[in-house]
Amino acid sequence: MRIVVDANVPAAMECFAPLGEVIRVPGREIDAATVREADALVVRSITRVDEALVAGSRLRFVGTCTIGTDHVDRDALGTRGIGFASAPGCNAEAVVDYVLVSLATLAERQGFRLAERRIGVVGAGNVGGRLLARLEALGIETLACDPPRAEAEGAEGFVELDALIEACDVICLHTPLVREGPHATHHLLDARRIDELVPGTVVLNAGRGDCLDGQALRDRLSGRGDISAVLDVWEGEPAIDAALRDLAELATPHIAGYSLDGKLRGTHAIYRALAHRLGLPVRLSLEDLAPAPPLPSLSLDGGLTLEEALRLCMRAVYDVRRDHDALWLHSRRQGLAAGFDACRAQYPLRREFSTLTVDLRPDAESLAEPLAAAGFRVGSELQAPSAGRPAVR
Ligand SMILES: NC(=O)C1=CN([C@@H]2O[C@H](COP(=O)(O)OP(=O)(O)OC[C@H]3O[C@@H](n4cnc5c(N)ncnc54)[C@H](O)[C@@H]3O)[C@@H](O)[C@H]2O)C=CC1
Ligand SMILES: O=C(O)C(=O)[C@H](O)COP(=O)(O)O
Repeated sequence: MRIVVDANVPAAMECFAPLGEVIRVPGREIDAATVREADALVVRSITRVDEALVAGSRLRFVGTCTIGTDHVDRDALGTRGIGFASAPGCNAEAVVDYVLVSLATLAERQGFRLAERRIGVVGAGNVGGRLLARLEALGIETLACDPPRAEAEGAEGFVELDALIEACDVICLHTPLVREGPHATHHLLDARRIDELVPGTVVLNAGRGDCLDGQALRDRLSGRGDISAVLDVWEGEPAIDAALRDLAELATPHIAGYSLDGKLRGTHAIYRALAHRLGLPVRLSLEDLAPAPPLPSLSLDGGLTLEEALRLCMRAVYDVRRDHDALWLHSRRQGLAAGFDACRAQYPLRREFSTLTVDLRPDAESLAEPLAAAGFRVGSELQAPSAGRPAVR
């Protein structure tokens, strides 16, 4: 059993070596010659898996350790009887962390309170649904647009896209890329909708670059300049539009889902699927793969405002400004496309908010609910005094 695995898949040897011979190849270099002698292929989103790739091979299984599947031609696999698996929801928590810290950063820079903004979420699936839950738990007003869900479950709780755009201060795109059909998402935010955005609107795209008309957004930002953009995904990755990157308040290289936790969930889901396909036992658990977090806990007293406490805890785990700066730095050193890919290939360790326990001193207990709502574990020093530091009563 020969298994070709994208070099950017963490824990690949631990998971796949017990199942066969593992050959690691950078995702953009996986081609027909690479997979010709392979029985299984494990990719991430940058490898286009289509008829041209699989035609001359003996592949029996393709797995993508990602949520998105728009890079895989499933019909081509089905026709050849090649099994397929993806990893739904694997890095959804990481994307939500990314959105929260990005919006908190923008609020600080632009001097507004997030709690006073209405946030519209387009695509209320694993990512959007979790985002809505965390925002609502934080007391932030939200609207959701998801026509496929509205059709299946009833319209209550959902609004049309144009109504959302008109009513919201922040618009977060979390749709898959779907090119055809009644709910196609290619250029869902098209030139007309971008032109109609209310001045002051923040547009955040962490779905797929093609869900938004990048040229129209660039024109609006460079022309009227009265809206803001937070962009993690781009048309034409990795050769992105440098002018749009420069106009975005936060520009990151498709890393919203890049927590170690999310990547490991993706690897583990495909390991399970392949083992199942081969009739082999699943001996490794997800817990076996994840190391202890480098910052397991921190302690807060009551001296901070809620916004300050949230920002501090978020940035202690993940500071999105690091990734914005890294894109600049790598692009300047290596050029646009190579720099974009280098940021992703050399991505530093990032954990999810849920790996941090925030211990609250008695005078900070009012922070417990909002910190838990944002996704942190909350401990109380009153309930569980730490050794050598007695709780104050
Ligand atoms: N930036 C990043 O690093 C990441 C990006 N993604 C992208 O985010 C997408 C969404 O992820 P999940 O929420 O996990 O997927 P999901 O499949 O759980 O949810 C997608 C939701 O979008 C809805 N939807 C489909 N067409 C729509 C339309 N025309 N208008 C509004 N809603 C529509 C679906 O009904 C569904 O509820 C992925 O397909 C992927 O492309 C996912 C993970 C990381
Ligand atoms: O899961 C998805 O869908 C994503 O967008 C991935 O997080 C993107 O990561 P790569 O597959 O491009 O490494």
